[in-house]
Amino acid sequence: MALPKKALQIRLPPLPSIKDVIRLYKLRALKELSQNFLMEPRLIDKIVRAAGHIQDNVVCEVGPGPGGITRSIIQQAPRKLILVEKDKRFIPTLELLADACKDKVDVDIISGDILKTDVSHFFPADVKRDWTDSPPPINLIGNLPFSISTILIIRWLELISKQEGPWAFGRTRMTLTFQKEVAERMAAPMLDKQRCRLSVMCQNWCKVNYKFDISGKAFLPKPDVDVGVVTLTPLKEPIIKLPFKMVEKVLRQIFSMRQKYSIRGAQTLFPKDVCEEMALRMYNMAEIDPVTKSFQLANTEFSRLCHAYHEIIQKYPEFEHYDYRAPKNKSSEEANM
Ligand SMILES: C[S@@+](CC[C@H](N)C(=O)[O-])C[C@H]1O[C@@H](n2cnc3c(N)ncnc32)[C@H](O)[C@@H]1O
Repeated sequence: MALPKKALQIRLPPLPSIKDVIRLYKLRALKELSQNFLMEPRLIDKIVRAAGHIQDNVVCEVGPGPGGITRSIIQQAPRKLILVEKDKRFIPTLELLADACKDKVDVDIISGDILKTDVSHFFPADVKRDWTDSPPPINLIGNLPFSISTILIIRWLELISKQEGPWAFGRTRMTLTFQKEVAERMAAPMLDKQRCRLSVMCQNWCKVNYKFDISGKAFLPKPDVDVGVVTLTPLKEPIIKLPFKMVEKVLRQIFSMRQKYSIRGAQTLFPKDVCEEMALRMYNMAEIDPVTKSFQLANTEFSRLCHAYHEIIQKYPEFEHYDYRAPKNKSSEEANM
């Protein structure tokens, strides 16, 4: 029987503390880049531990900033570390770190925006796995800037749905921080008061694990809210096996009237003069009680509703691009014109 691999720890040479790095390099936190630095090594290590075994893996860290999490990742001896940081002021400190471990870890520093960077260009070809295999030895880790965290996860879910970017290499896992409320929404099960479109979207393509909270007090400067640490592992098969954009649209509309019955939201998928009839048809086809609120629906019930919508637009393709917010889209006749 193979013995479990002994955890290798890389010992970094003595380095100034993160507090001193911030002071020495005069790295005043910028609000526009949602810079809240995590100062406590114990919590930093806890985030990295939440990613599981990362020794010999390819790790990509989003927004390393002054490098607190980066140091903890390096100590776990990854094979390769890719750092994506938008704020150029941090690059010299990250270069110092890369230099301190250059014989042991291959570090790539990308001075750029994670929303515009395909980090998979930096992955070695041999870490690729089939989608149905265990996840590849790749981890995406980040104490994400609040300003982009929801946009980023939605964008990544779309890439997961298409098995593109980091997910062209298999079911790449993520360990990420979000505002506590956003993290709670991502993991919220049916009937939870936080249940929303983001919950169903995340759970449709990933297994979402809410790991733990971090008090806002642990950050410098202190944000107004606490933080939740979440891990996401792409599912072998999504629950709703339909294109991302269609699922996103149906869920957005169904959740658009939270206080009312969900069918009222579904009505906005169709032109005004047929909306009641079409939404009822959709609910009947899906065998869902129209007197149900959106947070009361299970992921499998959303799947049936999305498939019913898909079937309806196969029959009435003119409804596919209907957008109830567009002033011209008032009736099916206009939609037909
Ligand atoms: C919440 S701070 C975390 C800093 C550090 N990792 C820590 O935990 O102390 C977010 C970091 O993301 C960076 N950042 C903000 N927007 C970014 C973007 N679009 N792409 C890459 N990095 C970004 C910020 O400059 C900052 O360093």
